[in-house]
Amino acid sequence: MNLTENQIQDGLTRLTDWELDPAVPAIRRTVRLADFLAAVSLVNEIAQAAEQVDHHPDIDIRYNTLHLTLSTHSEGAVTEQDMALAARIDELVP
Ligand SMILES: C[C@H](O)[C@H](O)[C@H]1CNC2=NC(N)=NC(=O)C2=N1
Repeated sequence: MNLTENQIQDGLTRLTDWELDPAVPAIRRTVRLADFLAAVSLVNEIAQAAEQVDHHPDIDIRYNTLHLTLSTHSEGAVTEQDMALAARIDELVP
């Protein structure tokens, strides 16, 4: 289900460090790890979680920093699937 901006903002209060980019729309979080290998390791864990639910974040790796963006591409919207995967990613961040 496509979420309204109010529904997204409400959901963000239950997540860690995610913010809404209303222009896309998408939610995004930046995660800094110890080094590049730690960043890649987290990407691998996120990839496993994404495959389990067949829903996939956009991931940008810059040395030890991940920029994670979640939207439902088929809808051009933020959905419950994005909020659920964000919550799962929050559990994986060390
Ligand atoms: C066929 C498959 O279910 C779709 O292509 C899925 C895969 N993962 C996806 N991930 C995201 N973020 N948005 C999608 O629309 C999407 N579609």
